[in-house]
Amino acid sequence: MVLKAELHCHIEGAAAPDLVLKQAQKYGKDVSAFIKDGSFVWHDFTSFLAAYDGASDLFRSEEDYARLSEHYLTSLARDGCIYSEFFTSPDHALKSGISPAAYTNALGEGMQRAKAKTGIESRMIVTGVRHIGVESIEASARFAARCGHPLVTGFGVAGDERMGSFEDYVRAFEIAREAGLGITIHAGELCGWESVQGALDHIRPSRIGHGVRAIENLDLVKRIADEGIVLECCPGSNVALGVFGSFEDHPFPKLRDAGCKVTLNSDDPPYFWTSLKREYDIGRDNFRLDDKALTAVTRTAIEAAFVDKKTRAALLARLNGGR
Ligand SMILES: Nc1ncnc2[nH]cnc12
Ligand SMILES: [Zn+2]
Repeated sequence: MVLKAELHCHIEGAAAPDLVLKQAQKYGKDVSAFIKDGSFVWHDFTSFLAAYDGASDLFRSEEDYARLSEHYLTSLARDGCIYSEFFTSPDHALKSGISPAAYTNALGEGMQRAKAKTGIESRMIVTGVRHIGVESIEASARFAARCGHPLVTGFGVAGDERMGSFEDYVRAFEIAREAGLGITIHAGELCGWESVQGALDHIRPSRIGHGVRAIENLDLVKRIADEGIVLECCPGSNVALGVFGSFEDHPFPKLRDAGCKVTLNSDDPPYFWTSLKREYDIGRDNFRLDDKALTAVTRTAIEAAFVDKKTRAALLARLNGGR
């Protein structure tokens, strides 16, 4: 089995419908607006976010969150994943009535349980959410910078890219950078190549969440390759959301051929009827990557991971040893 690593998954978006249904029963809530016949239902990015927020509201206690990260990471490990970074959201925690610190500690507890069972290594990237606003993004950055949790190693911004502008987020990212956190930001998913350029110019991340619409400007593609920016590509998400009409239209192979550092990720797996395993299958079946090329994708992810030197060396040794 090809060993895998993931850099881009939103932990609330990793909750499978059957787990969300159990949570709904636990809290006596009706989820028929966004789960039908055991599957999430939505029809565009806005309704996807509404379903995502509705499901997120059903994770309320520390044990709910510990179970969520434990389940997700255990399922990843079963599919040959040795490293996972997932996005956390203090705003979603607050909305569910739990403090960001208790939420982060609980997710960390689930990460430790999963590691004890399977050996999977993992880290958290705290995110702010664009459609909630710049103040909350700065509050998330301040939380990330001072929380002191050893498994929080990055900061990012997600949410509706059509709202807000990169200039507004500079201060939040400076807070995170000064605290020594890795930096990634969503861009070039719903919005075009200009958004990727704006992210690079204003935020100076080492990685871009998605970034795939950079393909609309070949000078920008060259810049991404020259500067070694890593793209957290999520083809299943992009095709489900209609960013590209089909995998044949997806720019992953072109970006890779142009020398960009590309990785494969699941984003919000059950919402897009995907998994990290399926993303690697798409790599094999649609992008014609053989085992060696898929292993190189994993190596790119580990090289770009927000981990200390020792952990990176151990992960690379594991990858090179094929175990
Ligand atoms: N695909 C996505 N894009 C932006 N923000 C998100 N939050 C959860 N999933 C997201
Ligand atoms: Zn995302």
